[in-house]
Amino acid sequence: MTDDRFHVYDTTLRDGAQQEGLNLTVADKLAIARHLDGLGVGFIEGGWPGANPKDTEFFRRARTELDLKHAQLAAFGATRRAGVKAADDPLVAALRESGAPVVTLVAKSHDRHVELALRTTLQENLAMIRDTVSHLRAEGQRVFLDAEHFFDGYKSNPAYALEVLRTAAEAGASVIALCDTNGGMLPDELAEVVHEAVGTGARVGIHCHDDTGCAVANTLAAVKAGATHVQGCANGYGERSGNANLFTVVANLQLKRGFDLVPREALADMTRIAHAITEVTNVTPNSHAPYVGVSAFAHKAGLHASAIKVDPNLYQHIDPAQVGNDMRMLVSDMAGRASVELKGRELGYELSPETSRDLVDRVKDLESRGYTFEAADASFELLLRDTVAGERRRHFAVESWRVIVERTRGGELVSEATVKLHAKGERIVATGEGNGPVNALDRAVRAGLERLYPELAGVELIDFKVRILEGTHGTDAITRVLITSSDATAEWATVGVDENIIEASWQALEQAVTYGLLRAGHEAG
Ligand SMILES: CC(=O)SCCNC(=O)CCNC(=O)[C@H](O)C(C)(C)COP(=O)(O)OP(=O)(O)OC[C@H]1O[C@@H](n2cnc3c(N)ncnc32)[C@H](O)[C@@H]1OP(=O)(O)O
Ligand SMILES: CC(=O)C(=O)O
Repeated sequence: MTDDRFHVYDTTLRDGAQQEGLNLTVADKLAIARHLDGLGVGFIEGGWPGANPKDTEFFRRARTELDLKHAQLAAFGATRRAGVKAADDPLVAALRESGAPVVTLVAKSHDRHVELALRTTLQENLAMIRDTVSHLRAEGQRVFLDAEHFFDGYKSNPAYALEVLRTAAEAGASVIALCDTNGGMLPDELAEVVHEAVGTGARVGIHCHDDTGCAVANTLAAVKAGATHVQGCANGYGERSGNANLFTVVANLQLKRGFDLVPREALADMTRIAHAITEVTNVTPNSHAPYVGVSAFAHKAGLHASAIKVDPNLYQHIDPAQVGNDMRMLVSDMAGRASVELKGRELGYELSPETSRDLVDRVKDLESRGYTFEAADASFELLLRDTVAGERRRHFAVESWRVIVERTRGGELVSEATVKLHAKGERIVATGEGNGPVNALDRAVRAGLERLYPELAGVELIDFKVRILEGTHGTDAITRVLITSSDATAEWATVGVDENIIEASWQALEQAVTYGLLRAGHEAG
């Protein structure tokens, strides 16, 4: 159990699930809850039982299927409807019956919302809060209150917004989370309001949306102003522009402000957890996410690399290992000698200054012709090996290749490729059929080489990207092809560039196979 003096409260399964395009099954929710518990958050808001069958089911299954080590489950729901008793409101009953030790009630704190959206009086809204909190407290549940639109409400009628807060606290709510529901606040003005709220003596929490791009900054400002409960979502999921990214909030508070929120080993697993959650949500991870993005510690500029060579801290705000991430060097036309030296070291090669200079020149020349090495790690490694060896080394030589694309009478498009290769002293002629020219070429190469290199059976082409690049100096447009391949344990990317899309694809394919053979332990001749 985490320290009750400061709460890390996750709302991915409720507010995060309000993100456009996110649709979680009960099994997904259970899986995400386990990941969040692994991170060591204090509370996991599981959804709104009674509002939809899935959320009700989540709480039912959680009782037997979740064995949470750190977190407590919170059930989210609204205060009773106007004019009914809390005990008689079916949605309040669902909260009671959820079995969750904590209930988080959303309540109106903006006078206009009470009058226009709830269509009731300010006094009745206070009664709805008082009754629902005290009813659930009497039933043995701990109650937090999400004061919806608190900041906008405070601007409209500060006395009423603060009255909501006091009413909830007096009725037994142990935390009043001030919500920037429309996400329009900026840190300085938000901090002033939080300060006023803290002055009432109630325990204050913060719940921010990212509509101004300030959700994390606002959360930190609120903590500085006295909030002791932070809400947010994994990977910043949430309605519209999302909620405060809980991973960023936790890392900032723990690593920059000295809070002891989650176990150090769990923080060092945060990058993995963030990505594991994207696997469940099926949302492409944001590679530029602070702390946990794949690019969060990736360095492209040559000048950065030259300083990093002396001391990585010169261009990094923390050691990436603290959040389970890694430093990476990107090699591109912005690289200098230090970039390729460090990249070489990352790949297991110690490069001499001359080789580094030579490699930088080759990279810059090739990138000026449309190649991109930061997106094609395997092509860079092959280039590096060739530069070190002083010659182009491959496992097979290409005599020729040919592809025919045929539209059959039935309207089906079939591609057929023939490759003529030389490998291990043999001349090989092989054919392959596929649903497209690259697929056919891939099959033909494998058909030709698999007898000599059986490991190729385990190499797969998993992604193929084409980009047409503008021609320069009056030349025609050129095509860049990026191929991603994989074997049982890794993925790698290769690049080809030519005016002809099939030639560009062939270059990327040939390198993909070569790299796969190197990974399988075959040295190139
Ligand atoms: C800021 C936030 O993100 S809060 C979380 C919002 N999340 C959701 O809305 C997702 C889940 N919601 C739902 O499934 C549905 O909206 C339900 C089940 C809660 C309610 O559905 P319905 O009964 O069909 O009502 P509907 O959604 O049209 O309107 C909401 C009702 O709740 C009332 N209401 C809104 N906020 C509150 C509140 N804090 N306390 C009490 N009642 C409230 C509204 O006045 C409205 O009442 P009405 O039926 O008398 O008009
Ligand atoms: C409660 C909530 O999610 C909000 O006010 O944003």
